[in-house]
Amino acid sequence: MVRGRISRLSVRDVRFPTSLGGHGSDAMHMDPDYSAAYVVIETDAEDGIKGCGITFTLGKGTEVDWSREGRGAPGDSGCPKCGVGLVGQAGGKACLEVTCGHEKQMLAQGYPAYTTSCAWLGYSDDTLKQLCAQALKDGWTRFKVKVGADLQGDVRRCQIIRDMIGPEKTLMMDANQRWDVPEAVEWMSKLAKFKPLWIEEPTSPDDILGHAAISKALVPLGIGIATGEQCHNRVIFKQLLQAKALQFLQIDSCRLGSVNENLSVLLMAKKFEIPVCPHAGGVGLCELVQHLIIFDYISVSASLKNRMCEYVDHLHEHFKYPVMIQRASYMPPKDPGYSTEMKEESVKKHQYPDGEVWKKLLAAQEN
Ligand SMILES: C[C@H](O)[C@@H](O)CC(=O)C(=O)O
Ligand SMILES: [Mg+2]
Repeated sequence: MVRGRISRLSVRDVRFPTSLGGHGSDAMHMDPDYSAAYVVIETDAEDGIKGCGITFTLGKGTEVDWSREGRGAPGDSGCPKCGVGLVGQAGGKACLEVTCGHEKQMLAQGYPAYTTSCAWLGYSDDTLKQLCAQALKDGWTRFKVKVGADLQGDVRRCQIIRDMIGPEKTLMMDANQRWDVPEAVEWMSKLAKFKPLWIEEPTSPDDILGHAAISKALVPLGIGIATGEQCHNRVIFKQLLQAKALQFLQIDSCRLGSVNENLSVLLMAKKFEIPVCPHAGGVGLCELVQHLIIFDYISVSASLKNRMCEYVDHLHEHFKYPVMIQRASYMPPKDPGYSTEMKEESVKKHQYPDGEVWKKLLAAQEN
């Protein structure tokens, strides 16, 4: 049934100066400006149906420095491996409508989340403490800390956070690909005393056998391997699963080629009985991935064991249908579509280089 034709397509380079506050910083990206190529496809259909797509990039906007392709150098916030996944948002039914037991449970309690927002690598110890205290007050029970740049610093920060959250709450660590295989094993053996549930991206995301070797060495220490935020297709995930290279699988809604590719990974994870704990944050990733993980629970895994979805407390105000977090859980979205649409005012302000925000920042840099 044809309802209309494509009448207009726009692609905009939208950037947020997150580097100014050290938000999003890790062992490989010291100063990321969270950014996105934002695409809107409009139609002439009577109901005004349109599609919105986001490609989140990790680094300085949509600039890709191909000369640093590969693992990139630490501190380089260019994005060597941007995911190019477009996701549409059109009118239609909200994700959850009919009611079954698991849906009722989601609607009442939401999907469990963990926070990465307290412990970006560029935060001072004081900021870490202050944000961690607030997160505990807000009811968070699962925390992720960035590691991998400097062992002494990691020990200090992990000690602070473990002391604050106590022995029972869950701690995860994320090295953002910083190490080679022996380094990952050695480094994590030193951090094992802080009882992390997982070490995320201990090495290059393409090194499947490397992940398997790290997993073999660390699982006996009680540390699982989590990876996937940089995996761009189901074949890589298939091999990671076959090689027993991960204990926690992290889909990324924009890295994989949209919904279908994500769904095939959810199904494989179910077959291999590996929990899916999605990567989120960035620009709109929480908004998108909540749909996938709630679907996973209701229709695929039917389990919450060892499962949780990442939450990062930034940039939601720029979305027309922002995520709703209650009691450290994602509450199911009730609006139609994939929650991709950004507020026009935000896009205008943050468009690079001529949006209001960037005009000011670039002028200040020149002076
Ligand atoms: C550069 C990004 O902020 C990265 O650190 C995010 C990430 O690895 C995560 O949230 O996990
Ligand atoms: Mg990560």
